[in-house]
Amino acid sequence: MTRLVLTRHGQSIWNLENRFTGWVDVDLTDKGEAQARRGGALLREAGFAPELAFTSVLKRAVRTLWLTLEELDRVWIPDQKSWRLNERHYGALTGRNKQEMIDEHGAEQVKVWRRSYDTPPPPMPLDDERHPRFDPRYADLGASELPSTESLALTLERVEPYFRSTIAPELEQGRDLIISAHGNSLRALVKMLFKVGDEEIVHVEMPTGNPLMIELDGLRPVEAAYLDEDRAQDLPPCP
Ligand SMILES: O=C(O)[C@@H](CO)OP(=O)(O)O
Repeated sequence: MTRLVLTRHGQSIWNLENRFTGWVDVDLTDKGEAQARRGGALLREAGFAPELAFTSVLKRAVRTLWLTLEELDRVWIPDQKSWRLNERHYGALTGRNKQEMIDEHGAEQVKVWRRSYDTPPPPMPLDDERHPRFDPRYADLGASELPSTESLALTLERVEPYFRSTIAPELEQGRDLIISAHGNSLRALVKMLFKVGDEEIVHVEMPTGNPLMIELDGLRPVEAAYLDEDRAQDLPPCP
């Protein structure tokens, strides 16, 4: 049985401020760092010894990975960063306060933007200085790959090829590994691995800094649990 751990980054400054974050590179809060360390300690207690690690190019996920691996005394394992594991791009909602958006547009509309499978938020204008086309870390991406907004469906479209080409072959060879990423890039992976329907994925939430340990038979989940039981969320059934 191979073990795959999915960890959403610890609490970020904009999680605390209740702002849509997406591709903005905000850091962890002190609480977020503590959550990441605790996640690492729980993984150590569970005897988890990953051979490889994967993360996004956003510091809240990268630093969560570092803090986790420090607790595991495995900072030496190979790691790989990819923009394909980034949070979904939140378009024109980026930086806006979630409660203020509810007050302006209504709870139903905001829920559709946040959790519907295939309705993206309105796009970020191309001349917005926060647009990824101005960010050197995305300089190698083609114009068609640079998002101005993303639904969960579009997020899955760029997460899945990376998972299949780069991560899945390692799992299929029996290597335990950890992916430190984001609420919605991990929801996309959960949707794919657990074969969750487009309607059902609306109800899947990922808690910050709480490792989700998945036992795999090949690529099929046979058991899954959050290690911090007090902050666990409901999981879809194993397929
Ligand atoms: O703002 C974001 O980027 C994400 C994760 O914090 O928010 P949500 O949970 O609303 O999709």
